[in-house]
Amino acid sequence: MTEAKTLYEKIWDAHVVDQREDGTALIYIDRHLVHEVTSPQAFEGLRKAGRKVRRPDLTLAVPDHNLPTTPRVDASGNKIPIADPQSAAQLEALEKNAPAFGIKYIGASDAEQGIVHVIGPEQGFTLPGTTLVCGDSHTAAHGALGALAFGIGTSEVEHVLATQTLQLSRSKSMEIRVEGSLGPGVSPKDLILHIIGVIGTAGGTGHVIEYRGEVFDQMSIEGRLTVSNMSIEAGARAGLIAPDEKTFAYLKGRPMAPKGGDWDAAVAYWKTLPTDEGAQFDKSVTIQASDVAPTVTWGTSPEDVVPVTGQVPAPESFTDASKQDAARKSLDYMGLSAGQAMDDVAVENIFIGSCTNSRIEDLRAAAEVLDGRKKAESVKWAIVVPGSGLVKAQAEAEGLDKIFTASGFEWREPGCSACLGMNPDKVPPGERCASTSNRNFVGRQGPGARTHLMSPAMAAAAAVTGKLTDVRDLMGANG
Ligand SMILES: CC(C)[C@H](C(=O)O)[C@@H](O)C(=O)O
Ligand code: SF4
Repeated sequence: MTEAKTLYEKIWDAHVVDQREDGTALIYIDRHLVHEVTSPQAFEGLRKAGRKVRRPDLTLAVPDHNLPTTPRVDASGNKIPIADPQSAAQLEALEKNAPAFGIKYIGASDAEQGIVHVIGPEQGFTLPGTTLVCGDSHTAAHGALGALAFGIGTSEVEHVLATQTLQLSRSKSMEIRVEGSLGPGVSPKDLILHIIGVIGTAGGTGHVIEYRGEVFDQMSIEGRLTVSNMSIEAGARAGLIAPDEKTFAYLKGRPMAPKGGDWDAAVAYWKTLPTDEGAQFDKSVTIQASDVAPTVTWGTSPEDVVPVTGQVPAPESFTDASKQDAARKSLDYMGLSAGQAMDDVAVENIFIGSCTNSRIEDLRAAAEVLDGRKKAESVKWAIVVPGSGLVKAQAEAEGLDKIFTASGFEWREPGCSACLGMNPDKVPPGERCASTSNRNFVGRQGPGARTHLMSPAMAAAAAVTGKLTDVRDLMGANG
């Protein structure tokens, strides 16, 4: 009898090139995604050492973080330069490095351009059972397809470019089992915010999380991507969801997915990956889906969550002193007071986008709420930023862009946008933003900006009323 293994153990074991005495292992990397922010020094390092990229065919580069989300070409088709010199330099470096090292490059104004974590799955570059890395913490997203995917630093980017391997220590495994089904108006984003609220931002430290249970079987691949994306916000090294028929159907026919006989062989292998019955996890947490409400953040850490029907917590309500102190600082930064009803909090900015929530289903969910409605007068800035050019085209084919613009939103070009203040899309100091992104850190959306994380439907509801709102109320009004 063979030993029962978890999905994580199966992928790990299949990629060990060399097991070292000190417990670390040299791991083969199947896929490497590259963006403009964390790659320039890595390519410089290769140049200085006179090295080539070991497997350019397993590497895919795309710019996303620094690009403005306003049009990138003028009426005559000429590229519009980026005003910020550092951003312009990083983009230029990637534009030069990709062809110089023979790497496939999706350019800033190409139809397929988008956020690196949106285009990986979309192109079929991300596959079950593979090891996938990127110089970016939200690489965890790709685990939704059953890939062991994690973020790496720039020196590791250089190492992978040069050798297609990484020296790693094995992580512990953690099971997050969700029982039951999510209620109406409760989305995968609410679920992951709730999970992080339960386990905390250190809950997954040192672990690879596998999300298990009926909720995930029922969940679309796009929903799974939202959940796995935020594994890093729970402190985990990576997130995983076992590949199933939905995964195969999602990947079939995608440009970089295997074809013909290779496809059949791949599916046969992918079917062997799910965690075996009896396999042991180092840690296990069970969550009841019926406990999950539409959820928002009140503070400056993704674990600072509360149902939208709830109140801003009192710092004294936390047992540990450091958490009490953090809560006081958060409330001060956020301009909130203990006991305030969350659905009384007014927002002036709405951001629908980021690698967490910018796929077609996210845009459909937001558009459903906005259809026939207008944003509140008090909402000054509302933008929708599709995760990729293909998502944008699909949304336009469905007429979603018209719904967004009719309700007072701006319809933008794909990129990271207001998820982080690295490009012109920023929330003004002291103002609030209902945001579908993944981090509510101090200054994340611009200096002094106050972020409330939530789902796309909830961000749309906030746009309509001008304050944090339980989307279920608007759904009820819809009949
Ligand atoms: C800029 C990049 C390195 C960073 C990350 O690693 O996550 C960014 O994507 C983020 O979300 O903060
Ligand atoms: S959308 Fe946000 S979280 Fe995702 S890669 Fe870009 S900056 Fe990072």
